[in-house]
Amino acid sequence: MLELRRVSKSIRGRPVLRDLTLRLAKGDMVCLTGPSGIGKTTLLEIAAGIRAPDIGTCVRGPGRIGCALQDAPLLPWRTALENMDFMLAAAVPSATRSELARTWLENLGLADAAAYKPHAMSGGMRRRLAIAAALAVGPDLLLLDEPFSFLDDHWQRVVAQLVHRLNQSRGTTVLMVSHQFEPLRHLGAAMVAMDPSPDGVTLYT
Ligand SMILES: Nc1ncnc2c1ncn2[C@@H]1O[C@H](COP(=O)(O)OP(=O)(O)OP(=O)(O)O)[C@@H](O)[C@H]1O
Repeated sequence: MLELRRVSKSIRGRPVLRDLTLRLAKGDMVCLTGPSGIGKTTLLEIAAGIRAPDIGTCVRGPGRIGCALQDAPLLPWRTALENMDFMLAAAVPSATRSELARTWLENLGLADAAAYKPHAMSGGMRRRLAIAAALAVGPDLLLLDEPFSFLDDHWQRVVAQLVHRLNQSRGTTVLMVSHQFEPLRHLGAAMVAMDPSPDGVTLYT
C-alpha cells in the first residue's frame, strides 16, 4: 500500500534521510517515533507526495489519501465548514460533500464551530478540523503528523477510536508520527523507531 524504497533526502544541502526503506501493507498501522529533527515529518511528507525523494522511490497503492500534517493549511478567510468543503473537494462529489463535512465536524466536536474562521479557533480545534477532513475522505492511506498534539485526553481518545474504526472497517493503512504514546494503546499501532546511525537513519520495529 505504501513503499519507500532506498530513499535519501537532503534539505538545504543537509542530509536528512539516507537509504531508508519502509513498507506498509494494506491495513498496517505504523507509528514513527524518534528524536526531534531526525526526519519523521520529512518521511511523512515524502509518503504524502509533498516532497520528492532525491534518490529512491515512493510508491503508493490505489485509492484515496487522507492527510493531516503539521500546520494544516487552513484558508483564513473561510469558515470551518467551508474549509472542510474545500479540503474534501477533490475526493467527495459536491452533492454529498456538505452533509459529510457536517457529520465529521460533529464527530470531532466542532458542530458549534462550523461558522468560525480559523483565527477564532483554538490550536486543538484547528487540529481536529484537519483530522476531520483527513478521516472524512474515507482514506485508503491515512497520514497523520502528531494527531494528538493540542488535544486533551478526551479528544485524544476519540481520534484514536475513529482511526481504529477506519482501519478495522475499511482496511485503511495508517502511517503516523506521534510523541504521545498513551492514545496509541487504543490503536494497536506498530512502533517504528527512527535512530541516527553512521549510514543515516535506522528503523527499529
Ligand atoms: N523547510 C526546511 N528548511 C530547512 N530545514 C528543514 C526544513 N524542513 C525540515 N528541515 C530540517 O530537516 C530535519 C528533519 O526535520 P523533520 O521535521 O523531518 O524532523 P522530525 O523528526 O519530524 O522532528 P520533530 O519531531 O521535531 O517534528 C531537521 O534538521 C530540520 O531542521
